[in-house]
Amino acid sequence: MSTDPTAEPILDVRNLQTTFFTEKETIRAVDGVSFDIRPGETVGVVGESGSGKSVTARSVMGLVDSPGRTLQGSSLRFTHLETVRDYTSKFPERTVEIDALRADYDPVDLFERDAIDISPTAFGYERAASVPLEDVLAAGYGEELGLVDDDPSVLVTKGSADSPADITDGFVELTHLSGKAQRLMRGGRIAMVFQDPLTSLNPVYTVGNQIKEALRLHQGLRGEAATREAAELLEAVGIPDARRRVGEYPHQFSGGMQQRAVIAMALACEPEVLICDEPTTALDVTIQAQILDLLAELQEERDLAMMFITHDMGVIAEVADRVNVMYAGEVIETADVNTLFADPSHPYTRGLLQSIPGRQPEDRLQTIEGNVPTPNEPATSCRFAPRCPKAFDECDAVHPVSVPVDDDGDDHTAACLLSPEHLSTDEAIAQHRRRNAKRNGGDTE
Ligand SMILES: Nc1ncnc2c1ncn2[C@@H]1O[C@H](COP(=O)(O)OP(=O)(O)OP(=O)(O)O)[C@@H](O)[C@H]1O
Ligand code: NI
Repeated sequence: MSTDPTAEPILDVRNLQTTFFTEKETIRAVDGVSFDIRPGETVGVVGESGSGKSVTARSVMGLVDSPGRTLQGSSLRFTHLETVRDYTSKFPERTVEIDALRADYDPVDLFERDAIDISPTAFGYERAASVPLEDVLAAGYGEELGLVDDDPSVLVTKGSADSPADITDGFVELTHLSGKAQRLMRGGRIAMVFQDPLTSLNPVYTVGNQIKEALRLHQGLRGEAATREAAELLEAVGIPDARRRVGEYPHQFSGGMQQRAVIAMALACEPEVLICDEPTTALDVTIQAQILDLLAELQEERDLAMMFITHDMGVIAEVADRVNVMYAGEVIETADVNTLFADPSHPYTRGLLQSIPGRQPEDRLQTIEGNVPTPNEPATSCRFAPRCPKAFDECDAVHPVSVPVDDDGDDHTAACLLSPEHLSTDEAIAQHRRRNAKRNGGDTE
C-alpha cells in the first residue's frame, strides 16, 4: 500500500465537531477532529467503543440524525477538482468565487467590526490578515461577517465560477450540502459500507435490481447495459456464478457474500472516497481476510481514498497507511502505520497495542481498565487521565492538544502533556497551555 505522500488530499477534515443535544446532556461525540485522506490512501480510525469513530464517518456522509448536529466552525472539504467543476456548473447559486470576494472585502476590516464575536484565533491564525476568506466561509461564519447571504456549498479558490472547466482549485464544503447536491455526493462521490450489510440491502428487491438502481442514479445506465454491468460488478467483488446470482434476494446470500454485494453497490457509483465502518466485524476470520484483500485490490485498481474504521489493531496493521487513534471524541494520536506500531507515543495507544494477542511477553493480554467516558463537557483536562498509567496532576487541569511527538517532521502527533517528547514536561505543558489559549481566542486557559 504505497501512496504518494506529496499528493493533495481529496478529503480535508478540519475541526469537525458533531454534538448530540439530548434532553439529559450535550454529548460532544466528535470534538474538534482534523485529518485528511489522499487518493489511493487508507486512513485507519481506531479506538474503543464510544470513541466517536462512527459519528465521524456519518458526519462526512451527512448522515447525522437528530438530536445530533455538526456545529459551525467545522469544515469538511471535498477537493476533487472534477467534482468542484461539475458542482460549479450544476449549482451556481450555491457557488462562491473567492477572488471576487477578496476584491470587495479586506479580512482585517471584517474582524474589526464591533458587532462580531469571532476572532482570527478561532481559525487557527493569530492575525486577521492571515485568515483566508474560504476558511471563514467553510466554517459557516460568512453570513455573520456579512460576506454572503447563505453558506455556500462550492468554493472556487482558483479560477472563475463563470468558466467551470478552467477552475484549478477549490472544494465542495460537505457541511453545507443539502438536497440534490447532497444526494449526488452521498453514494455518488463518497460511499459508505456499514458493519451490517442488511442496513444497506433492501430485503424485497433482488441484489441485481439494487445495484442497477445505483447504476441508474449515478451513471445513467438502464436496461440490458445495467444488467450486464451489475453482473460484472458482482464478479469483480468475487461472487461466483454472478450472472445467476444477480436475480437472487439478499437472504439467499451468506453474510460474507452480502457484504461483497454491498461493496459492489458502493462501487456502482464510482466513488472517489469509500468509508468502511467495521465492514468485517460481523464476519468470521477467513471471510474477513477475503473482504480485506478484496478492498485492497479494488483500492489499487480505482485509486480510492479509504477511511477504515475498526476497533481491531490487527486489522489496522493490515489495511491502513496512516492511523488516527480516537478517544472520547478526539484524535489523540496520528502517525503512519509503521511508526504507530513501532513507536507509539500516547499511553492510550500503547494500551491498545498491548491488548493485541501475542504482542507482549508471556502472552499476558492486557486491556485498559474502565471505559471511554461520554464527552458531555467541553474538554478542560485530559479525558484519558482517569485511566492513564502515566497521569500526573496537570493532566486534570490542562487539555492536551495535538502536537508533534518529536522534531523530525514526520507528521506523528499526540495529544498528551508528555509530548513533544524532546521537551521537558514543564516546557511541554507550557506549550499545551499556549495552544489552548490561542484556540480559545486569547483567553487564559
Ligand atoms: N443518536 C445518538 N444520540 C445520542 N448520542 C449518540 C448518538 N449516536 C452516537 N452517540 C454518542 O456519541 C458517542 C460516539 O459514538 P460512536 O458511535 O461514534 O462510537 P464508535 O467509536 O463508533 O463506537 P463503536 O466501536 O461501538 O461503534 C457515544 O458517546 C455515543 O453514545
Ligand atoms: Ni461505531
